[in-house]
Amino acid sequence: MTPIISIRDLEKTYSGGFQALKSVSLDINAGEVFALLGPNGAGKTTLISTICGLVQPSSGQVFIGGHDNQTSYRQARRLVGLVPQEMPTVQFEGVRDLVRLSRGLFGLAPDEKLLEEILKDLSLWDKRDAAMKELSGGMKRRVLVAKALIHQPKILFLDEPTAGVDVELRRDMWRIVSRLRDKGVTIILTTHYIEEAEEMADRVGVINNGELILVEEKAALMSKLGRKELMIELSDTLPEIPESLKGYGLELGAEGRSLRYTYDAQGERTGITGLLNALAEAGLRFDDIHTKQSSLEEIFVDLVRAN
Ligand SMILES: Nc1ncnc2c1ncn2[C@@H]1O[C@H](COP(=O)(O)OP(=O)(O)OP(=O)(O)O)[C@@H](O)[C@H]1O
Repeated sequence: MTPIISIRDLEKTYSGGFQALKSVSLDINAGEVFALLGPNGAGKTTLISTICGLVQPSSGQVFIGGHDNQTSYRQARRLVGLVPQEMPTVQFEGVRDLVRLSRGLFGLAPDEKLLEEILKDLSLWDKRDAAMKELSGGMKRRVLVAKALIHQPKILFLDEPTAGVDVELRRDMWRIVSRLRDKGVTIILTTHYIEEAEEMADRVGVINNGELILVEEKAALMSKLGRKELMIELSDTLPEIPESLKGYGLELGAEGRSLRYTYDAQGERTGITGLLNALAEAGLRFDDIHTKQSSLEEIFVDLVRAN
């Protein structure tokens, strides 16, 4: 399948000399939901702003639907809707007028039926004549989504769509994204929230210090998430792992007082029963056992720390 977005060796050094993107290459497939995860300042906004053509790269290329976003900016931009992080600063304009205007910016004829459909879809219809200053933060965010969708883009970028919103709006946003995905819109979102990536994404990319350090199917990440640890606190010091237990991949803890067994929590067999029998046969006694699940959060933190 030809990717709908193709990013090649993208680099960005800001005028002050700070390098915010380091040789980022990535393909996005049509119809997928791609979540870009990364800590503050990792380069998420820079990356999506560069893809959308709002920030000029220092080097590298971006193709959107086959159009180079620098040499064929208008054709490339036409395919893209962007929901920015910042809230709109306009105060007095009405919701419907603002959204209508966004379509006009692409040189497209007004489409009142579509406008109504989008406002209804986003639960903004009742507020269609309200001025922006009358809206709650959550409602303003919906207006941003409406503005990004009114020229019927094939690709939607959402920059931190749920930062600072309440749980209810977060769930609503997730529903909105899922409906758009059903309509075949490709979605790229940036987020701090691992939970959000878990909920929505088909694939996850992790960016840190301007480098894309991992791109993986969510399912594969989830199976990593499924790794669990069983900690066995031994009653007596164990100088080394006995021969009969070598097949279990155990790690001996500090001072030989604990054993760590890692297993796949989503696998059919955990091997725990066999291990406990083998421990008994080897004459090992233990004071306590407990399990610990490595979360995607931990995987993410480890990844970021290691890079
Ligand atoms: N216009 C600019 N001039 C100079 N440096 C910039 C500019 N914009 C961003 N940066 C720097 O580039 C780095 C990446 O910023 P960016 O906004 O892309 O990160 P982010 O991952 O989106 O972070 P956040 O989650 O906090 O929004 C940061 O260190 C930031 O200070």
